[in-house]
Amino acid sequence: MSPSDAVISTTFGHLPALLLSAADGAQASITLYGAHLVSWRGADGRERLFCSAKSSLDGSKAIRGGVPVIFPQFAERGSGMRHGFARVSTWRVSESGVDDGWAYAVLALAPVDLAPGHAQAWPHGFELALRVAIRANELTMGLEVRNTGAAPFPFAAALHTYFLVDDVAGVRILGVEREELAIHGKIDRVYDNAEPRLALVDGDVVLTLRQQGFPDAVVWNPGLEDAAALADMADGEYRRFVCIEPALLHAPALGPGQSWRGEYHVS
Ligand SMILES: O=P(O)(O)OC[C@H]1O[C@@H](O)[C@H](O)[C@@H](O)[C@@H]1O
Repeated sequence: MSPSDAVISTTFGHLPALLLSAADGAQASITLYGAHLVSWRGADGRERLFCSAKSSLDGSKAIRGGVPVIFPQFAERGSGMRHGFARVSTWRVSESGVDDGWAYAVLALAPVDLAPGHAQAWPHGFELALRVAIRANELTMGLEVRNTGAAPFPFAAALHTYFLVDDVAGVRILGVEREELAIHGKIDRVYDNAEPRLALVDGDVVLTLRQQGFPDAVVWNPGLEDAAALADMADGEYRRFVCIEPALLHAPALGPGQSWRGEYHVS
């Protein structure tokens, strides 16, 4: 494969997207809407991410699945929009290519890219860069937040990863609690100062999750009842994923000229 085939422009649903292909067969799709990684297949051909069959894929609503980028607010912890505007804004591609066998792309977001209402509601000078890279059966995501304005701003960030599983009732998460965590029904837990290395065990598939710069972690699944209230989730789909999210929930304000960086590595 020539390096120019490693990253091509395509569509996912109705959304402009990038298709990353590493020479070893690993593939990933990222929509510009949200800089949203919606699909990741390792070189073994196995899809690792859940994406709801009922998700809007037209830019009218955040995508239900994949890896929503959460910024500048987590959930309803603040007066701004739930989970922030990054997942509902259209990012720019700033770089892409191949590096040491990794197919990668960097997407960027700044106030100029925001819908006027979002820019007015959060009037800060900032630049976000999300780097997604795949090779073999590994994924690396790096999120950088830079303050380009004249005043400090507070923020939260997370990579709200929906892992595709066989049945959520059968998975085990290692590292978040003293005992291994099994999921029985709805779960929505925040772990402040989480272990930087977790494992997701789904039958004989084990994923190792490593986070750096993100001190916290969140585990979420809506369970049967809450899933029924989600218009963008089909019947029974809640069984097919668990969200394990590296997060930064209590950051000190970022001063002018300062930047923060978090990394997530899944293998
Ligand atoms: O429906 P949304 O906005 O994508 O949020 C999904 C879930 O995201 C999780 O990160 C939160 O901890 C949950 O409280 C929330 O329900």
